[in-house]
Amino acid sequence: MPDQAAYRTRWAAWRMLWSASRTLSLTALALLAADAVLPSLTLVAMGWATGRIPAAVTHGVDSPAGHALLWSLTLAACCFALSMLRGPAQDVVSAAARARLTATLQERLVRAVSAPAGIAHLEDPEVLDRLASAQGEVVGQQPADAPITLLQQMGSRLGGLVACGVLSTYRWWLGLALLTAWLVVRQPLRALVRSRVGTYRRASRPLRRCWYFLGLAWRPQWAKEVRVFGLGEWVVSEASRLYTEAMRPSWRSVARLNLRVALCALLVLAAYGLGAGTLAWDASHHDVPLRTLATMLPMLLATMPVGSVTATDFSLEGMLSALPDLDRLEADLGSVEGDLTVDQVTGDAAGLPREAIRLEGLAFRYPGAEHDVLHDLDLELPAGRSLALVGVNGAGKTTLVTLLARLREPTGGRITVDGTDLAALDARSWQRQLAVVFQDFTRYPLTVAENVSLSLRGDPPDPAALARAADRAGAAELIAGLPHGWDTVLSPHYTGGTDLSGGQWQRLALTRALYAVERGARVLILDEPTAQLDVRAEAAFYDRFLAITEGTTSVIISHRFSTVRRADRIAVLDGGRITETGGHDELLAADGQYAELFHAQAARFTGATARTGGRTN
Ligand SMILES: Nc1ncnc2c1ncn2[C@@H]1O[C@H](COP(=O)(O)OP(=O)(O)OP(=O)(O)O)[C@@H](O)[C@H]1O
Repeated sequence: MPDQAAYRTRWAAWRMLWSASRTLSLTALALLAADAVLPSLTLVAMGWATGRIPAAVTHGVDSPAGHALLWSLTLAACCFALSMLRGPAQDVVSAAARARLTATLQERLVRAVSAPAGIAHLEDPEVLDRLASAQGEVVGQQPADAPITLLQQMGSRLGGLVACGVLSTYRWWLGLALLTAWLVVRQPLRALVRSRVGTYRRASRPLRRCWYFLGLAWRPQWAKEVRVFGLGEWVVSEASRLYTEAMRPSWRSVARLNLRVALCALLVLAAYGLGAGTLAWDASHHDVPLRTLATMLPMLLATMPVGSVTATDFSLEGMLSALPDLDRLEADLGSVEGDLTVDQVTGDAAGLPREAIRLEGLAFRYPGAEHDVLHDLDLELPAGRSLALVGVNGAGKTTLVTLLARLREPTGGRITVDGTDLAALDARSWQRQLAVVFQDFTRYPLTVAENVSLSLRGDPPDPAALARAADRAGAAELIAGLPHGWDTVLSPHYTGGTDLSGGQWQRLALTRALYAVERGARVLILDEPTAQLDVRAEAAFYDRFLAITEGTTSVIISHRFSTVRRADRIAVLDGGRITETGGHDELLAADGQYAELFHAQAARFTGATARTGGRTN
């Protein structure tokens, strides 16, 4: 069975190359044929040439013997030259195949992981293991190289087989004996190769953690703390501990297998001893032509690729091991057909909501968690109005955003949009109606204009809409002050690039969301939009709140009461459900949790003002 699976994977690798390029496939087959024939042909020509030397020396180069020697040498030289050319040709074919197949495989991978509209699968360790393997990270081999390496390996196996055939023209049983010896030891040798790759595959989780630890040392976002807290030694020892833990089973099984492989080596050695001994015996007891000796002796060595195991076998097995994982990802997750971007105006959620989004008895529990984060949660978000959501850390506010954005599915209750169950709408079409600033929004290493307009990739950026969005988000001045304005690259990792401060990035993330609103998004969700803003910028946000949320159904999450108090309605999330709703004054008058949190924050600022003698920044 494992062999059948292995053959299927090999066949799939070949089909992958064939569908990527017929020309490349045929060229690779021609190289395979050259690998199969050239080594033996070269040896035969060399043998002939060697055999003709004595006669040519005796009768001169102009004699028929001399001419025969020259012809043999010419043939040998041609074969040799072709063998020399084969290397560069192989390099060209390998590079071209790698370029094409890497693109194909990466696209398949992106289409598979993008198939679910949510993100839950990206937090599933099983999926992450497969993802690492499908990218070739687990064994450190590029799956895109699999087809060409496979053909190369087949070529060299065939070359060994042809050499066995040539040996059999001398003694019919000699080539057969060597081939049989290799067939006998094939099983344990293949087991050795598979065991090694299988161990890597099984160890993918500790290996992933090991790479994470190593990354701590050089990824800028983590390296800061590693240096400041002096974690270098700890990073190295954790990485090395995890690697040893991951690989120890492989070392044990390889040690066991090596014993069997050593026994196999004895059998192979005996077969080659028999071959060499036969030639030596014949040479000393019979009249064996020099030509035959000169051909058959090196031919013995040329038979070895028919069954020997080299580093290429380990590499190939590693490359091939990625392909079933990619197939499995596609089978489990699906694959996005056609354009990955859903049109904002043609999906079934286009233009929604017109009346209201309602959360009815909503519940959610993270996979493997013991308690619900949200349960029995009821809330109405009227279309075109703003709602602020407040609650202590861990209350479930961000989780609620992911449910609204269909990045996760509720485990109980439902969300309706204008009365339609959100689950019945096309998730991607719904997502295109949203403009979200996540707490951990993305900082793209692109220009300012691309950072803002990429939310609607595919459409050419609209300069007027960009300017309006920047204005509403309070980022116009910031952008104008950058070295190349909208064309400034926001990454110090690229020549001429620069970086922004946390608060400046936050204004840009808000501009991105407002640009999406300019281009038709109907729901604006801001998760902690002012967390990194200074007092003045936060006050400006407060002043612009109505302009920012105008005409959209908005949800604003914030711990800063100056940010939330302007919302049409405020909801308090506590213990997994909404416990209070109302306007700012109404909730203060109700003297519940909102009032308590508000007064606690106000007291802090009042105290600070008192301590600084009334000075404010
Ligand atoms: N991916 C996850 N897997 C498992 N549990 C999670 C995950 N994300 C969050 N949680 C848990 O869910 C709970 C709610 O988290 P959430 O981030 O929604 O809170 P929050 O109200 O947004 O908090 P904060 O104000 O600190 O941002 C927390 O107890 C957290 O530990």
